[in-house]
Amino acid sequence: MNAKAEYGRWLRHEELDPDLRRELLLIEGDEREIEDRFYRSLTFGTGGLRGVLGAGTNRMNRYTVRKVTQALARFLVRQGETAMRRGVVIAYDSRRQSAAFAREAALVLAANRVKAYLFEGVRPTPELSFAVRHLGAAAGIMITASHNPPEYNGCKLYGADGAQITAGVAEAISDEMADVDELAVPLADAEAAVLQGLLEEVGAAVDEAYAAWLSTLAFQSRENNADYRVVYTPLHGTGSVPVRRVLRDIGFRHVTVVPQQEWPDADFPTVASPNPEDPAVFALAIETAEKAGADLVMATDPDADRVGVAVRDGSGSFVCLTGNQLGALLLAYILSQRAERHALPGNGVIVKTIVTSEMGAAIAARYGVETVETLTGFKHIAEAIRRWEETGEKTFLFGYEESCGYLIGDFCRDKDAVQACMLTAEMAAYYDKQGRSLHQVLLELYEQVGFYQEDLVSFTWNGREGAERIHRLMERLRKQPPERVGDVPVAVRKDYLTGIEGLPPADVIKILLADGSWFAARPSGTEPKIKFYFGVKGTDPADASERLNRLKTDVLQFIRKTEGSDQCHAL
Ligand SMILES: O=P(O)(O)OC[C@H]1O[C@H](O)[C@H](O)[C@@H](O)[C@@H]1O
Repeated sequence: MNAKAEYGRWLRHEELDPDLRRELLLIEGDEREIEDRFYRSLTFGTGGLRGVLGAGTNRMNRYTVRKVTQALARFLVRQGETAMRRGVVIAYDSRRQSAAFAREAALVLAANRVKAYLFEGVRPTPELSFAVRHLGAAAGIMITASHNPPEYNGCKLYGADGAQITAGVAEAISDEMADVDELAVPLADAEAAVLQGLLEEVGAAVDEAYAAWLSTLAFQSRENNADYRVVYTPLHGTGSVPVRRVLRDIGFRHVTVVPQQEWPDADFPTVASPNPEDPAVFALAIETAEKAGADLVMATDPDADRVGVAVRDGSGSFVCLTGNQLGALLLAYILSQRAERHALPGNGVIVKTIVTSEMGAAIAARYGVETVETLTGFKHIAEAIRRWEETGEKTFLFGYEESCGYLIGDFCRDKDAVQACMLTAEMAAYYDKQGRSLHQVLLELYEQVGFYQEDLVSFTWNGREGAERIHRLMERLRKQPPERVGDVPVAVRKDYLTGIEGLPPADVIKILLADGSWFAARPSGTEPKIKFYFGVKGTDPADASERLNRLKTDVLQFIRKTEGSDQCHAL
C-alpha cells in the first residue's frame, strides 16, 4: 500500500469524520506517522483484528470497522438467504467507542440485508459466543481489544458454532476486505432496519439463558458456597454483572466487588493495563480482600474472557497464581469431581496449547484422560471441540491456555472467565471446608506430578520497524538455532512454520532440551510483541526455580547474541 497516497485519499474524502480529519491534519508532513497509519490495513491475528484507535487504515476507527463488517456481510450473502436470515449477533465491551462501533457494524449488515442482533449494553465475549449458538445465528462480532491497553480496540469474528473464525474463513473474509473501500461502505437507516426486522436488540433473555447454562457446571450444592468470602474485580470491564450473578446463583453470599473498579470505564484508570496476567492489577483487590477477610481474589479482563487469581500462601500473604497454575488447579478439581461421580467418559479429552505447561497433561494422565495440543489461540481449542462434536470421537472436558483462558462447558466456544470464576470460587470454598487452601492444594499437586514451573518474557517492538525486527529475529532463530543452552544439549527442535504434528503452519519455534526443559518463541498475534515461553520440571520448588532462572538467563543471552543487540527490554 502507498501510505502517502492513502493518507491523501482519506483527507480528500469529504464526509470524513471530523475528529479523524483533525487527527490527520495534525500529522501532515510527518512521514513516519503517516507510514505507520497507512502502510497496511489491519489484519486478523490470534484474537481477531486489533489496533490502536485513531485515523488510518492501520488503526481502529469507524471505517476499519465498516470494512471488516462489509466483508463479513459479503461472505454471508455469498452463502445465501438462510445465512442472511440467521444473521449476526453483535456485542461490545466497555472500551472507547465500542458501543458506536457495534452500532456501525449492525447498520452495515442491515444495509446488506443481513440480520443484526445487537446487544443493548456491554456484555462479555463468552456471552457473545453463547448468544451466536443460542440464537442460531450465522456469525458473531465482538467489539473489544480484550486485555490490551486503553488506546486499543478491535473486533473478534465468530462462526455459527460460536467459535472465533480460524485461518480458512479469516482468509476468505480478508479476500473480501481487499475489495472493500472503507470510505464508501453503505449504512442502513436504523429505524428502517428495525421496521424491516433487520436490526433487533437483544439482552435480558440471552442473559437468562446463559445464566441457566452456567449453573449446570456447579459440582457442589449451594451450602458449600454460602459462607466463603470472595473478592472480585472486573477491572472496569464487562464482568461485573455476569460474574456477580453466577456467584449469587450458586449460593455465594459474601462477594465483595472492588469498588474503585466495579463499573465500566474505558480508561481503566486504576491499572496500567487491564490484563489479569499482570500481578500489578491485583493491588486494589488484595487491599479489599485484606479488609473483607477473604482468601480468594479473582480479576477478569475487560471482555471477561480471561481470569487471574490471587490466593493466600502458607504465611497468609496473597500471591498471584499464573495462568498455568490456575489451569492445573481447575483441571484437577474437574477431573477429581467427575471421577468421584463416575462421570469421567472413556473418550474424555483435555486441550491445551503448545506453549501451555506440561503439568496439565501430567494431571490428566493420572485420570487416564488424553491431552490434545493446539496452536496458541482459543479458536483452535474451539475448532477441536467442533470436530469431536461432529465425529463423536472424543468428549471435551476442559480447555485452557497459559494466558489465563479457560473453558469448562462447551455451550460457549471461547474462553469464558465467567465460567472460570464460578468454578474457581466453588473449588476454593470446597477445599476450604476441608481445611485446605488453594495454595496448599497446588503444592499437593506438585508433589503428585512434579514441580513444573513456567515463565514468559516479552519484548515490545512497535510499528513497522518493530514488526520487521520481530520477523528478522524469528528468521535468525530458524537459521541459527542453538545446539545447546548453557551446558544442556538441545534434544528436539520444532518449527511449526512447516505445519508439524497435524497443526496448521504457524510462526512458532519450540526447543526441547535434553533435561526435559523447553522454550518457545513466537510473535504475538494480538500485540506488537515477540514472546519467549519457558518451562521446566524440578525435583522440588527450589530446584525448579533454579532451573527456570538458568534457562531464562541462557536463552535470553543467546537471543541477544542472535539479535546482535543489547536493546531488548523485558516487559
Ligand atoms: O500471544 P498472542 O498471540 O498475543 O495471544 C495471546 C492470547 O490472546 C488472546 O487472549 C487469545 O484469545 C488467546 O487465545 C491468546 O492465547
